[in-house]
Amino acid sequence: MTTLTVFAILICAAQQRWHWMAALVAALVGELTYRYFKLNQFNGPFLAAITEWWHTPILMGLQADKHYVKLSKQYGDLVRIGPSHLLTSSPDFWIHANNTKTAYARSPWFYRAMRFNPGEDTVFSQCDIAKHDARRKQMAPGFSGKENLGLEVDIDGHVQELLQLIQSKYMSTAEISKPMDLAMKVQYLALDIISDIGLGQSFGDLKAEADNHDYIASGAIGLRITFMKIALGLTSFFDNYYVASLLGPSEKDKTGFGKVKGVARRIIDDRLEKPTDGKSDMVASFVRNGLTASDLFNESFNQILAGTDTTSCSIRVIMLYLMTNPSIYAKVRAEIDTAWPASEPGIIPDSIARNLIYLQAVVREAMRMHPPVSDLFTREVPNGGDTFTFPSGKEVYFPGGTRISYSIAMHTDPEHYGADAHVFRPERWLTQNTPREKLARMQKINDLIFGYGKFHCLGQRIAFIEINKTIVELVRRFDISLVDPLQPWKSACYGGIYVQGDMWVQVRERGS
Ligand code: HEM
Repeated sequence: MTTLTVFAILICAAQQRWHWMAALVAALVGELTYRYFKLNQFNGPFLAAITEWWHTPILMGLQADKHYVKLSKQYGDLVRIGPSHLLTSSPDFWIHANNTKTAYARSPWFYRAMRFNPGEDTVFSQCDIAKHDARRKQMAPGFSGKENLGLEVDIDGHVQELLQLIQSKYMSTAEISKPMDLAMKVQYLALDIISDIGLGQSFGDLKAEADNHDYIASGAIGLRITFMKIALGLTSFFDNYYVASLLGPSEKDKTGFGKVKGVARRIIDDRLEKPTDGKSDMVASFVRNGLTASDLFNESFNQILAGTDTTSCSIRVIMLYLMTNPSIYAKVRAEIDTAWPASEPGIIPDSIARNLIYLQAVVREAMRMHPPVSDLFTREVPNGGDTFTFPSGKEVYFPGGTRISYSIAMHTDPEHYGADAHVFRPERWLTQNTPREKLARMQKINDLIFGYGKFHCLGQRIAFIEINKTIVELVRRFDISLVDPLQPWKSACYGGIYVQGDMWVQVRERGS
C-alpha cells in the first residue's frame, strides 16, 4: 500500500497536481506514524519500524544468517525487523511459540513461498494448525524405525559408495595429491540417501559422480527465487496457478528445478503402480496412512528439499571443525577405534555411533557453532495477542498477528554457553565439565536447531544416523586435511539454507 502511495505521489508531482500530492503525503505520513507506534516498545533499526523493505536486501543477499545474528547481538532477545515483525533469540520464548499447546501458527508470509506447486501444501508449508497436525500424524510413522525397517541398511549402502569413490579415485600420498571437493561428494551422498528413502529410488549421484538430475545446479537458483519471493512480497503472485504455469518450473523442462520435479514425479508414479503392501519404507508407510498420489509427490519431493542441504551442511561443518582441530580429530578417532575397531570392515551401526559420547559432543558443538539452517521460520501471534514472561521476570505483550522469527544467535549466546561461546570446545557437552542442570538447559537450547514441539523436524533421527555414520567412517579410515586452510570452502546463505562448494581436501591413508 505504501509503495503504491509513494508511486502516486511521484505521479502527482510529475503532473504538478499539488493538492492531490499534499493529501497523499499526509496519508503516507499518517500510515507510517501508525506503523511506527504499533510495536514501538521493541527496539530495532529505525527503518524497520516503518517498512518491510528494510530487510529485503538482507533476505536477497547471501549472508542473511550473519545480518540477523548481528541484529540480535545488538538489540537483544527481541528485535523489531518490520512494522509488525520481531526477531527472537530467546530460546524460552521460541519454545513457548512452538509448544504443541499454543496457538501460534506458521506465517504465510514465510511458508507460502515454500510451496512448489501453487495452492498445494506440504507438512512444511501448511499454515493451518489443524491441517498441519493431521498431516504430521499421517507422516510421522514413515520416519520411525517401526515402519521404515530398511532405513539403516539403505544409508549404509550409500556411505559405502562414498568410501569406495574416495578409495578408488581420491587417495593422495606423500608423492602425489588428488584433491577432492568434499562439499560436493557429501551433497551427492545426502541426495542419494534422501531420494532412496523418500522416493524409493536413489538418484545415483555417487556412482555416476555427477549431479544426475540437476538438483544441485538448480537448487541454488530455486532457493534464490524462493527468498526473493518473500523479500519482495511476491509470494501470492507466484502462487497463482496461471502465473506459476507461465513462469514457474515445469515438470516437462529439460533442465533445472522443473526437471528434478519431473524425475521425482516419474519415480513416485512408477512406485505407485507396484503394490506397497508388505513393504516397510517411507513411501509405503505414507500410502498406508492415507496420503493420496498428489500428497505423496509433494511430501516426497519436500523430503528431498528438507533433508539434503541440511544434512550435507552438517557433515561439512563437522568435518571442517575436525580438520582444523587436530587434537579433537585424534580424540574422536580414539573413541571410535575402541567401539568400532579397524578390523570391522562394515559401516558402524547406529546403536553404537549414537552412544559415542565424545563424538556426540563434537556433533552438537559443530552444529551449535554453525547451525545447518538459519531460516527465519516465522510464526504469527494468535488473534487476541499473547503475554509471555521471560526468565528475567519481564512480562511482554505481543499483539495478535505480529510475526515472530527465529534467530540462531541463541546458539552462540554467552548467557547460555559461557564466555567462550564463540569457541569450538566439544568438552563443554561432557557431564564431568558442566553441572547437570546447566547441561540440560544447553541441550534443550541446542535441540532447537531441529525446531520444537508441533513443528519439530520429522527427519532428525534420519539426519543423525546419516551424519554419525559418515563422520565415523571418514574419521576412522582416513587422514583428511584442507588443501587451503585460508579458504576452506565457498559458502553462501540463501535466506537460511547454505549452499557450499569448493571444499577441497586431501585424503590420505590413515597414518601414511
Ligand atoms: C541436520 C539436518 C536437519 C536439520 C538441522 C533440520 C531442521 C529442521 C527444522 C528447524 C525444522 C522445523 C521448521 C519449522 O519450525 O518450521 C524442520 C522440519 C522438518 N524437517 Fe528437518 N532438518 C534436518 C534434516 C531433515 C531430514 C533428513 C528430513 C527428511 C528425511 C527432514 C524433514 C523435515 C520435515 C518433513 C519437517 C517438517 C515438520 C513439520 O512441519 O511438522 N529434515 N527441520
